[in-house]
Amino acid sequence: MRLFDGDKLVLASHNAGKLREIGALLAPFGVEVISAGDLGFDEPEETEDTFAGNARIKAHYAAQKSGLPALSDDSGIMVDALDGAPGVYTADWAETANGRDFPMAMEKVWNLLDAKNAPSPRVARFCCTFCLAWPDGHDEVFEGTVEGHLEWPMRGDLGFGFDPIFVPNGETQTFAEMDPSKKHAMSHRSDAFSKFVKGPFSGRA
Ligand SMILES: O=c1nc[nH]c2c1ncn2[C@H]1C[C@H](O)[C@@H](COP(=O)(O)OP(=O)(O)OP(=O)(O)O)O1
Ligand SMILES: [Mg+2]
Repeated sequence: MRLFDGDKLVLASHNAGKLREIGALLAPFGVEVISAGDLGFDEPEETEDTFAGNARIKAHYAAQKSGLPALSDDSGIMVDALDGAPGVYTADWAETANGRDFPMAMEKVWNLLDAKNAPSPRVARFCCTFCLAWPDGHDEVFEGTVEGHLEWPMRGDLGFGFDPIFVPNGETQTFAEMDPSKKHAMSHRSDAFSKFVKGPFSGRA
């Protein structure tokens, strides 16, 4: 059974780090991948307050515009001592008048934890929700997480976003210090991807 007409999939993301990681996860499946940016699509507004809600907005927008199945990723970091913030608003916390500034956002998180005298380890998890939407309007959602804690100062220049302060359970390196293949073996994105593979891609590995 062919799951996708022409085996073409639109990646409904404008984040270069995500596109790199999802591209690597999809590489073994022989699917032709085109990004929403390559197709000249703008970014729909992410107006929902859940990862799944925003993932649906992004995937349906790209599926409708392209006439192809589209896969989106909505993700973020949830910090226990901040009641789950920044969570679905992780990218918003990095916005400035001159674009995104993640070092500033990480410092803001760390300063809030200090202000609360939050004990160590400062437990946090990355969450990732994929939505696969088809042009006929139906969709499937897959969720992944990785548990860990935050460390200061920032370490490493690989990865993207909040990677320089996140250390997954059982590891000593931050995600930004790890070889990308090591991050792929344990990340929230690979957790969501493994569920995605068991769904629409099952039998194709
Ligand atoms: O593996 C990760 N390592 C570090 N940081 C991460 C990761 N995964 C998500 N994050 C942070 C940064 C990202 O900017 C935000 C998600 O915001 P989110 O709206 O889902 O993505 P986005 O606006 O960057 O790209 P787009 O919406 O076009 O897919 O959470
Ligand atoms: Mg976004």
